[in-house]
Amino acid sequence: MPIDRISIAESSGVAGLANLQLPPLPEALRTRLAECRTLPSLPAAAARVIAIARSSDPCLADYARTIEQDPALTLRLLSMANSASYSRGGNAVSTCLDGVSRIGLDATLAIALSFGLPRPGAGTVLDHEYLCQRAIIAASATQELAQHLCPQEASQLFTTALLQDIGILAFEALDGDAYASHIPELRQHHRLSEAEHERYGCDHALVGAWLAASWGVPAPIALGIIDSHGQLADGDARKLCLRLSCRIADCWLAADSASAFSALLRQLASVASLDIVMLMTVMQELQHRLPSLARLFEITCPPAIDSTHLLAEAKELLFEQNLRMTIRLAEQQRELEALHASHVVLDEQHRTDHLTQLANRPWLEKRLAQHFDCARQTRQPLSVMFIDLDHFKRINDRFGHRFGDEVLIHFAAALNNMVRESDIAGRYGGEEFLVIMPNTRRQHAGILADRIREYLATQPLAQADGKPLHVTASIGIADLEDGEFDDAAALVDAADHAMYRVKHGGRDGVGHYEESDPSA
Ligand SMILES: Nc1nc2c(ncn2[C@@H]2O[C@H](COP(=O)(O)OP(=O)(O)OP(=O)(O)O)[C@@H](O)[C@H]2O)c(=O)[nH]1
Repeated sequence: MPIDRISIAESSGVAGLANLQLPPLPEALRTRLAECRTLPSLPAAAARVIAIARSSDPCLADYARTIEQDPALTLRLLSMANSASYSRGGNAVSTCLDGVSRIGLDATLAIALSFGLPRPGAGTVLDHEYLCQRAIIAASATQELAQHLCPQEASQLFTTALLQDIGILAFEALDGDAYASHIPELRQHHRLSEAEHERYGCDHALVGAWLAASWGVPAPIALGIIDSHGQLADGDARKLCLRLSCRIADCWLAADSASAFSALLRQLASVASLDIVMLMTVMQELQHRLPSLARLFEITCPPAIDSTHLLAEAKELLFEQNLRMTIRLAEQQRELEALHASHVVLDEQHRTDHLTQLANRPWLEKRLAQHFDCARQTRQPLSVMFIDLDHFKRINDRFGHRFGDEVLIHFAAALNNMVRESDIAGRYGGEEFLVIMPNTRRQHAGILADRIREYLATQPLAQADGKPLHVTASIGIADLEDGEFDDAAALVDAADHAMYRVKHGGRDGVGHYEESDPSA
């Protein structure tokens, strides 16, 4: 809806008020409301209290002096200050100044504005007692809810909820019987807006905001009145408190309040920021406060609700909620485990050579870098072994690439069986393998190299043309103590270099890196 600027000062005659942004009223309705002489109004003292509230530096004494001039306002202020909610067992107050300082500025403003509430009496078309009860229940409910969800807003929300239906009084003043006969029964509040929109082009929430603005109420209160209708949803705690408080009031005053509350509780199960225990606390507090509020506003106290029924319903809902939560938790746990399992598989694939299932080159390099740094820092030994199968090209050429693959797979499995648990054997590339041997000096690395050669000499890696196929290997070893190695790659280069010396020396042997080697 587009936002229009309504000059409150202009419509209310209260000087010095800032412009307030409200959605526009339909033109025809606006003209009629401006001309209506019977709209709800406030006593002069109440209007002055609002003016003080809007001043830049309101003080308690100003409030007290203004209220003192109006006996009805004074009486209501002192009753509120001496009510159980505010006195908390303290002495009774008897002056306006003490009353204002006890209940605070927000509650004093609420008292002043309460004079604009519907008053039961002759000549009214609508059930004002019902409207007033609804306003008081909603105001207390929103204040209690706010104590849990947005405590700093509690007082202002009380006033907002108190005034949320003054638009209905404006429509009544404007159209009397015609309004009453057009709208559904007042107790079906959720259907009122629709009927009002149909007849006037807007509902009582907007008209109420307009009227409150014309009294000069602070902007958040006027804007809050517009918010009072709408969906219950998480997010804006202010709106949630206001909207829920109207529904609580409707349930409270319903013919079968227990069933109405049960339906509301079920509806609320999907609003995450409300838990049922908190709601039950709010309801209990409300039950406790309503009699004194009814006395204060001089209306018949709303009936007490059937809390036994409500508690039973709440317990059942709690049980259902817990059950749903347990099921959801179990589902999430399963999803997490599946995710973990697929992560493990991916991780495994990420580090494994797909042909031989040994560590692949990137993983070998990563682990060697870690071992290299660690060995340097802790001054522990570290050796690497470079293994290159001899004349592998001949095997491929003679028996085919797939046969060559089988040979590589066989050798990899054998190598993996021969290394220690703490060693890492991997495929460096093609027919080249690397073994990282933490905590191992060159002599012990040499023992493994001899074992590998012995295995290759005695165990054929395949059967070719019905005959065992033996393969030999050239092996180079480098020990961290063999030289000044800048990094892990330099250590691998050294082992590679030692291996090449074996190749050049006729293959099928083991060589150790020598820093003094002129070809190094
Ligand atoms: N079957 C198979 N062969 C591979 C694989 N990777 C590399 N090779 C082969 O390994 C052979 C390596 O050949 P060369 O680098 O000439 O070495 P070589 O024949 O082993 O000779 P020397 O190393 O000098 O003893 C090539 O024929 C490559 O095709 C593989 O994954 N599977």
